[in-house]
Amino acid sequence: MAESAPSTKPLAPVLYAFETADQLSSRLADFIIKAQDEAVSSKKGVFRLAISGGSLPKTLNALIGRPEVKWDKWRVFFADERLVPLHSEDSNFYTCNEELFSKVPELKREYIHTIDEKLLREPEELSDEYEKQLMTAFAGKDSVAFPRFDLVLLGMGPDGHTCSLFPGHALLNEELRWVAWLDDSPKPPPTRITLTFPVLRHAHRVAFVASGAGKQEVLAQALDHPGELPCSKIKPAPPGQVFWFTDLEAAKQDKATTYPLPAARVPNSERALLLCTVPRDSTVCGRQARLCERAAASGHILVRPQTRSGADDRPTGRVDKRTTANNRKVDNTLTFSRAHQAQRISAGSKHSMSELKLRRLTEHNQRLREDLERPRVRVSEASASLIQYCKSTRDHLCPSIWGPLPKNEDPYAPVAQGGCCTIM
Ligand SMILES: O=C1O[C@H](COP(=O)(O)O)[C@@H](O)[C@H](O)[C@H]1O
Repeated sequence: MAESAPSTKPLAPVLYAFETADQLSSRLADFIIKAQDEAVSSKKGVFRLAISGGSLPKTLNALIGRPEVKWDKWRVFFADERLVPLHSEDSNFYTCNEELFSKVPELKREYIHTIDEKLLREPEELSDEYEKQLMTAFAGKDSVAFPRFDLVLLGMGPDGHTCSLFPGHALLNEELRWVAWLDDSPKPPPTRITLTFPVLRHAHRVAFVASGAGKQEVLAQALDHPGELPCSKIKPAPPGQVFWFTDLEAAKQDKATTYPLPAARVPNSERALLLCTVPRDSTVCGRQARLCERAAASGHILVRPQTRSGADDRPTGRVDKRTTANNRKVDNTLTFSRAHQAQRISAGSKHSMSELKLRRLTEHNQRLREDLERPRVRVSEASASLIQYCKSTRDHLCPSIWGPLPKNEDPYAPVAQGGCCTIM
């Protein structure tokens, strides 16, 4: 029987809820270290991650002093950044620096990819330049379409925004750019850049951190109605997966079905709740079941019914293929921004962004040409030729039509016994 193709259906998100901020932080550190080890031991040899601002950086403090962290292998990007000077308290770099980078001198500044402050007044150029930094870091055959981060660490705003992707914003439909910009962010400061959905969906792992009662309602909405809020639109293709690191306040679920386990079996260090979303009325099966078993072995488990199933996988919003959300034409010829043209003229970097973009388009173009050149026949001709083939080709598996098979042509005839060769 033919082997079935691996499923492309996104895996259900996994949610961990911890009793204390310290537990959350320390388990998150374990999770990051695991992602780091996997990435470093692969042939890339480095760990490429994207970090958010807001409340997230503080939760990374359990990494400080952990001997397993290979800081020299880290390549850090920002999932989003506000267009303010890097020393401004509003800058995501500033927050990450205060909470983490400045406390780990082993993480060299050159591996922390920040925005170009000289371009703060030119958001389009600045986002192009940041995209170029990504392209240089991810240059390689497997990332021509989109970069694949080993880990993306995200926060979730009370309105369900993540990165700088806000509910109802046109950037939610961006399907071509790696990095996009906006100057109408509902949350100040207004001008920002952000990774786009296709990049987030491409990641190996996406981990959200959301804590506090203020996130309770929005977290419930994100889990109950996947695809509605920007944060729950991120559904990486398998084996990529979304993980939620929360505290009990945020994860408190009134409607959740709880399967209590004997409290005695729950070691204090393991007081995590694993909450899986499963379609209402369905039984937990397959991978989810294994996850549940594992969770059950170490603590409590909550299985939370999903109120709507299926509908959330449909794409939301249409994308005009010829225009990006930042309104740049991309129909086969690229309109290079001024910064790009300058780069092309200086022709300094081998992987200049325009060259990489051109390479992406050329490869895509080539694939389209090959498709076009494939010989085509009308459906009616193809059907006639198929009928003719069936009429003229004996099918031994249909003896009622083609008669019995001569023994020597029967593939199912028993093999002659008595050795592997015939002595004549
Ligand atoms: O503006 C932003 O907000 C989100 C969420 O922040 P939080 O403080 O509610 O966790 C953050 O993830 C993003 O990086 C930031 O620019």
